[in-house]
Parts: sequence; structure tokens; C-alpha cells
Amino acid sequence: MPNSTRRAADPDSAPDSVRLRGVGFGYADQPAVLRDVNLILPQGSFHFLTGPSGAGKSSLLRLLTLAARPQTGRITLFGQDVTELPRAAVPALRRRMGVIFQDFRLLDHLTAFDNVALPLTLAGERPADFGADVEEMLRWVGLGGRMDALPPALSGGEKQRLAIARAVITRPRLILADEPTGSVDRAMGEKLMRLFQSLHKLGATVLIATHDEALAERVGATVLRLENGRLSQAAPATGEAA
Ligand SMILES: Nc1ncnc2c1ncn2[C@@H]1O[C@H](COP(=O)(O)OP(=O)(O)OP(=O)(O)O)[C@@H](O)[C@H]1O
Repeated sequence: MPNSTRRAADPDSAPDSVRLRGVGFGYADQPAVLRDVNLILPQGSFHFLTGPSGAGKSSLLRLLTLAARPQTGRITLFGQDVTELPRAAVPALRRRMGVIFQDFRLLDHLTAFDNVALPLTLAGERPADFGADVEEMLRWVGLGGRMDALPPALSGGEKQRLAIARAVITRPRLILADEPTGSVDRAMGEKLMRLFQSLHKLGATVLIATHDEALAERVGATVLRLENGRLSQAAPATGEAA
């Protein structure tokens, strides 16, 4: 991954990144999507979230980014109970996370460079300080030749890599990724996994939602499985990220 002096997460003596206690969630009049979900992600842990299509993986990530609120239970992030966090406080909390959405959510009027630079600008950093870091990150995800491109001119895989670069450029303490390798080939998928593993080694907590259980096994992180609204933990894998 890019070699940068930007701050790394501090894994020491940090509270758990995520705690869910008895979380229940559903959409309007629909049947419950999540039932009595309990989950602890210690600071610096690496987990995959698997389960069949429609099991509620994206919904669980939406709860963690406070894009949706649970009907029951409590959510604690970075040691703070955020279950009823006022809306106005959500953007500051989100800036502590790197989120990769399934639909990328790139800003189409900004170049690839400016999309990646945006979280740094919002954090108050100066372009003179981060320009080289943004370029290095873009080169690392294979977009060195596309820095001035607007997202609509990028392929699906390029958009996905851009979304990942943007999410991790601030070295967030918590990385939440929804199918982050769904649009790239296997070689690029493996490379992007190495990026997540590198960030994990620097102390970040990583949660990756994916259908691809084989990928989860290859990486060897702890695998959580959602089915029928319930969350369970698969037998521990033996790979390097666990
Ligand atoms: N905005 C919404 N309004 C109503 N129902 C929704 C909404 N979003 C998702 N759902 C429903 O909630 C359930 C869980 O969906 P979710 O997207 O969380 O599952 P998922 O495991 O991420 O699926 P996939 O792997 O296909 O992305 C599904 O039955 C889905 O149809």
C-alpha cells in the first residue's frame, strides 16, 4: 500500500470500535431484517460479514454509519453510545470511518483526484500537504493515468477502486466496506484485499461485507454470517488477517 506518514490508527488501549447489543431493525411494514444482533468488533480486528443476498448485510452497515437507526437495542461506536446520536453530530462521527458503499457514491462533478482529496479537505488539511499522498494512493489502486477523469467516464472496476481510495485516504480507524471487490477481477480483488490487510496491520478495524465466502476464507479473517436476521460467527479461519 502507499507509503505515507499520514497518521495510523492507534490500536493501544482503544475501546471496541463497534458494539451492538440486542439490535433489531426492519424497513417500515416489512418483516424484520435484523433480530437481536449482538456484535463486538475490537479495535484493530478484521472481520468479514457474509450471508445470502437480502440477508441484511448492507442494512447492518447502514446502522453502523447511522444512515438508519435500529428499532431495538443499542449501538456503541468508539466507546460512545450513538443509538440516539443527534443528526447534526453524525457527519463528524462518519469522518472517523472509511465507508465503501456498494454503489460507490462518487461525486460525479469532481475529478478522481478531487474525490480522493475530499475527505482530507473536509478534515482541514491543505492541498500542499496531501497532493503527493493522493497521487500515490491513486497510482496504487491503478488509477495513476486517470486522476483527471470524472467518475462517469470510469469503468465499474475503476469506480470501485476510486471509492476505496477515497475511503481509506485518511487512514480511518474503522473501515466498513460493502462488496468492495464486486466489480474488479480476481487479481485486482486480491490486491485490494492486501490494501485492507495493510490498513488492518496499521491498527484499523475492518469489516467487509461480501457474498464471496471463498474470498473471506482466503484472507483468513473471522467470518460473521447473517441468516434469517440472526448473526453468527463461523469457525475461525487460519489465515494471516485473523
Ligand atoms: N430501503 C429499503 N426499503 C425496504 N426494504 C429494503 C430496503 N433496503 C433493503 N430492503 C430489504 O431488506 C432486506 C435486506 O437487504 P440488504 O440490502 O440489507 O441485504 P444484503 O444482505 O446486503 O443483500 P445483497 O447481498 O443482495 O446486497 C432485503 O429483503 C431487502 O429487500
